[in-house]
Amino acid sequence: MLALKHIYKYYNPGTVNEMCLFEDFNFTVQKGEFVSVVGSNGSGKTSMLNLICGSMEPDKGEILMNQKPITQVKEYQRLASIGRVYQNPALGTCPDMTILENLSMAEQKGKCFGLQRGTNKKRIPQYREMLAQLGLGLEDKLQVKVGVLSGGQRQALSLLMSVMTPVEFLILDEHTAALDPKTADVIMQLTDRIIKEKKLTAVMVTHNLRYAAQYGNRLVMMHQGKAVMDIKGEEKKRIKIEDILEKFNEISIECGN
Ligand SMILES: Nc1ncnc2c1ncn2[C@@H]1O[C@H](COP(=O)(O)OP(=O)(O)OP(=O)(O)O)[C@@H](O)[C@H]1O
Repeated sequence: MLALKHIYKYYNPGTVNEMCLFEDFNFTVQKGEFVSVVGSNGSGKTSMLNLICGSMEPDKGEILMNQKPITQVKEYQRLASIGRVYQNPALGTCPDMTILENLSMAEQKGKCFGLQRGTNKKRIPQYREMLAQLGLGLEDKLQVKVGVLSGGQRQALSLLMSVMTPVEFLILDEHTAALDPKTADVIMQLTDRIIKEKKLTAVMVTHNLRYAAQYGNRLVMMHQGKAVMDIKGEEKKRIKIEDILEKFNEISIECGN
């Protein structure tokens, strides 16, 4: 379970650009939920993910993980339980290192690095097997530098790396946005498979309404730092792209766009 309780967040406080994004914002994700988050530009989706992961502190309020307060827990400590994949396939992997080195590094997340060898050759057969499951031919490219991979290959690798350690939560920040439609579909199917197989609790920010309708068991729409729509269960199963669009239009009319 992840919870943001009575969150207040101001950007540029005390300046002419001061902006209150969250004012008494509450958001709880129950264990096993796969929440798709949609919303207008600047509605606070990424900021919400940053608060969960600890990349940003709230001005007021509390963040809980499995009922325990983590507001003061540093990002690197929280990431022991959280895997995160970003929009930019270049983030989340190291371009100058090979696939093998990247996988070895991901497996060491949260552990102390010493002067031991960077890669464990004994793990190569398992790495090959994991990569083969992606169906992108990466199992034969273990010695290839990640920087030369395509965006889709790199995003698939990022996804795999984000769940190599036993994480409980997966945070996806528009992770298919930079990919062509076919590759995005492949990554989305892979994401869904990983979430189900590993029984992860997931929050996925997306601008793709088809993915928001098709995947996950809960759908949240954000607008101006608030959740203006929150559906789950049977209602979520029945939701269509047109219904989400209709709500978007309602919001746009309300704020005069
Ligand atoms: N570091 C920052 N400093 C100042 N303002 C910020 C900062 N980060 C975000 N904001 C502002 O907060 C608001 C919410 O931004 P955020 O990136 O969370 O929105 P978003 O819903 O993810 O948007 P998008 O869909 O465009 O990615 C925006 O108005 C943005 O300009």
